[in-house]
Amino acid sequence: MSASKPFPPLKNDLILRAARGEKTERAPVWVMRQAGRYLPEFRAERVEHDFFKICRTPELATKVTLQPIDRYDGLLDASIIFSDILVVPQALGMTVEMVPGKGPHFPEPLVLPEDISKLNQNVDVHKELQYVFDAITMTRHALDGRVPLIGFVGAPWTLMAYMVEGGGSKTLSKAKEWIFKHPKTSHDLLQRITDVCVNFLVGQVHAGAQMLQVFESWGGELSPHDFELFSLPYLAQIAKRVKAELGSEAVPMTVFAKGSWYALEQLSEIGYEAVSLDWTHDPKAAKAITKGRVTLQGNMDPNLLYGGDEAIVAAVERMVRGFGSTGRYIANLGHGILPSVPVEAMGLFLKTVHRVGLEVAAEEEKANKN
Ligand SMILES: Cc1c2[nH]c(c1CCC(=O)O)Cc1[nH]c(c(CCC(=O)O)c1C)Cc1[nH]c(c(CCC(=O)O)c1C)Cc1[nH]c(c(CCC(=O)O)c1C)C2
Repeated sequence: MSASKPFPPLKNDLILRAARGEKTERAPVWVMRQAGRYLPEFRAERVEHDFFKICRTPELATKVTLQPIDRYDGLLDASIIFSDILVVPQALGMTVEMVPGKGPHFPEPLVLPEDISKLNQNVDVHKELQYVFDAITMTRHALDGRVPLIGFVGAPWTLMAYMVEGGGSKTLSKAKEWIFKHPKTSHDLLQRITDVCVNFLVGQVHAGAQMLQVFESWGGELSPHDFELFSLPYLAQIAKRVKAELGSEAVPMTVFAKGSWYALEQLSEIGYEAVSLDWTHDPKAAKAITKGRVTLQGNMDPNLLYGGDEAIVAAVERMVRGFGSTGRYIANLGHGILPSVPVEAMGLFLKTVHRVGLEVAAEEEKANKN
């Protein structure tokens, strides 16, 4: 697979325009984890294939990435490549298994500071992660320009947390012991992860990704002080270096630091075009803090998709009216869609974003004329 064959022309660039701060006819919408376990067609693939086999087989990753685009035909304004944030620890030499019903498991997590010497040095992303690049190139062709394709990475602190905890954790006590007891080694580790993330993101754009998102899913576990030390500098470095390396090929970048509401102003000043918000933010307050510097993305509580039709419609109304529909806004959930959400609830969410988005756009245009 090569990226040299020209990609089909893009028919819907709403999300790219929203991210660049251009006016849009309505707010674009996509959903974090839109390909995945809530879709019966995804569960059918998982009966046949191991999770990382899907990630590593471009044909399967392409098929699964397209599942929500086909099911919700015309309702999604972006696709996100099917992969996982934990492919970066794998590239660093760690074994990661996906245990059905439990989530990721590292049989040999980093325990002692000296364990970081076991990690691969100078990771060649084209050797370790070429399968992601191939999946991106294949998916971009298969999308046939219907919507842009988003590439992503996990942020360094979140990846470090998994590598030290050995999987998900309620307290992150092991990862926190590292940053508090071994700050220097922790910074060394965060820097090594950052270097891989930068090369990986640049490679994803060369392979065909049209937008990038950095997931700091465990950001909110850190105090504002520790976020400033152990997360923010690496998030800033990623944006700066990826843009510098891509030059004129640079694409819009989004940062999502879940739970780090206290850092919103800082997150809007470190070089990302968009900041993704969880549901603990009030839309108007978030707009006031960021003053139009960035595009805001989000932020309905994913659990509202269990709340029934009326609750979903009311929440979308509040969200889109709060953020506005035609400038610097991308509709999404405040975190990934949950595995047991009914497919109809997702459909209603998307349709309602479109309907309310168009209504609000018409109202905004009328108000601007007056
Ligand atoms: C962007 C993405 C991710 N995972 C997957 C995707 C691609 C699919 C898509 O979004 O459409 C597939 C993706 N990744 C996974 C699944 C389910 C695996 C299965 O089928 O068994 C899917 C569809 C597995 C996975 N992978 C991970 C978890 C969470 C475990 C925990 O709570 O600690 C889990 C359960 C780690 C992970 N993975 C990801 C994050 C960041 C986003 C977030 O905060 O939700 C994180 C933290 C990112």
